[in-house]
Amino acid sequence: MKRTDYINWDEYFMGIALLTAMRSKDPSSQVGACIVSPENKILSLGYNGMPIGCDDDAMPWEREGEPLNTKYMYVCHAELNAILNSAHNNLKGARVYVTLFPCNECTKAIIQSGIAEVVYYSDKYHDTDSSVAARFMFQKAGVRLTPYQPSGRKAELEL
Ligand SMILES: O=c1ccn([C@H]2C[C@H](O)[C@@H](COP(=O)(O)O)O2)c(=O)[nH]1
Ligand SMILES: [Zn+2]
Repeated sequence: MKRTDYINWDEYFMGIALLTAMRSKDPSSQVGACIVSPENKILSLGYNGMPIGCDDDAMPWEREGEPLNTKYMYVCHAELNAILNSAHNNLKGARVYVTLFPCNECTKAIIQSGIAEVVYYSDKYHDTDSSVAARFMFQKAGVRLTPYQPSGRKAELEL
């Protein structure tokens, strides 16, 4: 008889997004994104990091200070990286699993790429202007927003 306690698709793809986030060098928020086709095939992955060629050790990771000395000017967001990494895939009708609700800039890229659903984990910036604008755009564009329901199942990795 087959085993029945296997993880479902949402656990699987959010788990991969969480694992992908672990590649991030950002000291405060590590973000992962996993784009999946309607047939449940993984199309692309991304995490927040500095642009290619920009040495992580030479870039600022601060949140505060003179704007040019903060990470915000430079870091490429997880969702944008995932979309750019998927250059050869058609994202129309895809879902994106994100560990953090997308900012307004990633929202534009998600909408333009044809992604139809966002499954998100943390929504810690829910009340910021960026999140308000993001929800406004998603709603106008008809992109479905689905909060991830944690199953409570723990995954243990020995790496
Ligand atoms: O849509 C988003 C929003 C943010 N990120 C990244 C960008 C930064 O590296 C962190 C946020 O840092 P805080 O210190 O929490 O402000 O998250 C992203 O990848 N996607
Ligand atoms: Zn973003």
